[in-house]
Amino acid sequence: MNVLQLTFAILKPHIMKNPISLEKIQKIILTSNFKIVKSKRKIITLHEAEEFYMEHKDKFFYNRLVTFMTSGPSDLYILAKENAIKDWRTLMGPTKVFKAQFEAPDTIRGKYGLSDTRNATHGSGM
Ligand SMILES: Nc1ncnc2c1ncn2[C@@H]1O[C@H](COP(=O)(O)OP(=O)(O)OP(=O)(O)O)[C@@H](O)[C@H]1O
Repeated sequence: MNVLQLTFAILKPHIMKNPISLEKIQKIILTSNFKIVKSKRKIITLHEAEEFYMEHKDKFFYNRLVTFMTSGPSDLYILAKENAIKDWRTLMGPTKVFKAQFEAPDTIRGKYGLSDTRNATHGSGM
C-alpha cells in the first residue's frame, strides 16, 4: 500500500528576495511530484523562530539564525508525497553549504545556499 507522508518545508528569506531562485525551487517542488497541501507566505516572528530552532539555543549560530529567519518573508509549505520527508531532504542536500556545493552541487542547497545559515531551505527531520 502506498502511504502519503507530509513534510514541512521553508524557503528562507534570501530565496524570496531572488525571483529567479524562488521560481526554480518552486518548479523543483512541483516537478518532483510533491502535492502542495498548504502554503503561506509570511514573515516569521522572532518568537516563532526562537521556538522553532529551540534545539539550537546554545549553539554559536542561534542568534544569527533567528535574526536571518525573521529578516523578511519566507514561503512555508506542507508537502505531501510518498517518502516526503526523505525525498525533500535529498532534494535539499547537506546542511553545510560547502559540503553541498562540493558533494552535492545539483541539490537546492548546492545551487542556492549562500552560507551555513542562509542555506536556502528547511525540511522536517525524521
Ligand atoms: N554551523 C552552522 N552555522 C550556521 N548556521 C547553521 C549551522 N548549522 C546549522 N545551521 C542553521 O540551522 C538550521 C538548522 O540546523 P540543523 O542542524 O537542524 O540542520 P538541518 O536539519 O539540515 O536543517 P533544517 O532543520 O533547516 O532542515 C540549518 O538549516 C542552518 O540554517
